[in-house]
Amino acid sequence: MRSALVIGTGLIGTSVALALSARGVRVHLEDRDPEQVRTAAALGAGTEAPPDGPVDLAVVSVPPALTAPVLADAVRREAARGYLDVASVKGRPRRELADLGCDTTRYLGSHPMAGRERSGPLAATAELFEGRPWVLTPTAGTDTEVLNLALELVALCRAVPVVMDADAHDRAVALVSHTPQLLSSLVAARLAEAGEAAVRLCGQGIRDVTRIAASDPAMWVDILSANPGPVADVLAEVAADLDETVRALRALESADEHKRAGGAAGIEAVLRRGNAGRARVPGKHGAAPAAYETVAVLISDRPGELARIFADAGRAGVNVEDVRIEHATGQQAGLVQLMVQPAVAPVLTAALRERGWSIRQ
Ligand SMILES: NC(=O)c1ccc[n+]([C@@H]2O[C@H](COP(=O)([O-])OP(=O)(O)OC[C@H]3O[C@@H](n4cnc5c(N)ncnc54)[C@H](O)[C@@H]3O)[C@@H](O)[C@H]2O)c1
Ligand SMILES: O=C(O)C(=O)C[C@]1(C(=O)O)C=C[C@@H](O)C=C1
Repeated sequence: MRSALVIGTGLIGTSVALALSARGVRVHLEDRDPEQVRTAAALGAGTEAPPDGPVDLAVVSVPPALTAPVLADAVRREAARGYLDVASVKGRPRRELADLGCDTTRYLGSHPMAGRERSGPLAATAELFEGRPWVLTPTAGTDTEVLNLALELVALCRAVPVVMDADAHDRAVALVSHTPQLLSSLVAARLAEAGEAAVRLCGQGIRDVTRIAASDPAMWVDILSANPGPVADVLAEVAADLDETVRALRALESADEHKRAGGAAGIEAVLRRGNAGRARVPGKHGAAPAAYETVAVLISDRPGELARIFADAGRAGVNVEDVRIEHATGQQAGLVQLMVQPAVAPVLTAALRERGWSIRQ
């Protein structure tokens, strides 16, 4: 792929543009908001200049409800050899495109399973898609050249292609993305009116569960409006589990020992099913869940501390597979959890200790 046109230079569009530009593709940027294009261009995502003629691939990265009309417009003005969208739902945009009378042979619906709770080009990174699944939903009518261009795009973004039927995709993301978004919002909503005494105790658990509750409501109303049935089905099952959990907790309050034992068994069953579900969440690169060992290091809140710790890990020849940071409330310090292969954890611990780092067990 030599050239691309990214239409919609927000979080996802600019991240795609940054990844393509970094790998030598000439990227043209377009957005209905000129400020977004200017920002994306200033970040090095591509050029504000329109292309001279059709580019190889147009990537439409606008909110789901606008995806079909924006795609149809791009096809009408013959902006590219192939057209791809990245909307979080796949059934409705395809049907809307067909309703608009658009030739869908040169269109491929796609969805990178990577994102953030922040919108706009300033939240974008070239690495956003690395090792993440990127769903492609070709049909029997999809032009092979367009499928190949899409596979090349996924490879350039260093993501992992996953081919799926559009409606099967929408049922899957109802479970793994759309319901989690609502549940995160529901838990965070309990905090909106909570007393300060409780809120100040927020630790890592609630931070993990509520990160995506900071997402843009307008975008999510749009996503959920295009996938209401499958999400309602999953949420109804969660609601039944919640009812049972409340009953089990009430039983734990009972004076009757037998009822208390039943309540404890009910709660344990929920927690064990949670363990089993969590164990199925794939690790990096879509591979089987990785059992990393964590080396926890105390750092002070000073510029350059993280860079120094990564440099020391690199010097010890250790590959850091994943990283998490826990901030200590009211202190200028934090705990960095470096996830590494179990075999190298002792090597890293010894090397960091030698360089003066404080390791927490
Ligand atoms: N945010 C995520 O985590 C995530 C992950 C995967 C896929 N997606 C999908 O990616 C798409 C973009 O999401 P985002 O998070 O980048 O949103 P965003 O709000 O950061 O960016 C959307 C951009 O589209 C522009 N836009 C709106 N209407 C337009 C139009 N008619 N023509 C041209 N530009 C227009 C906006 O000005 C904005 O810059 C959505 O379809 C979303 O479902 C989002
Ligand atoms: O990690 C996040 O912040 C996301 O919201 C990413 C996430 C997801 O649910 O995994 C959200 C919606 C997108 O359609 C794809 C990815």
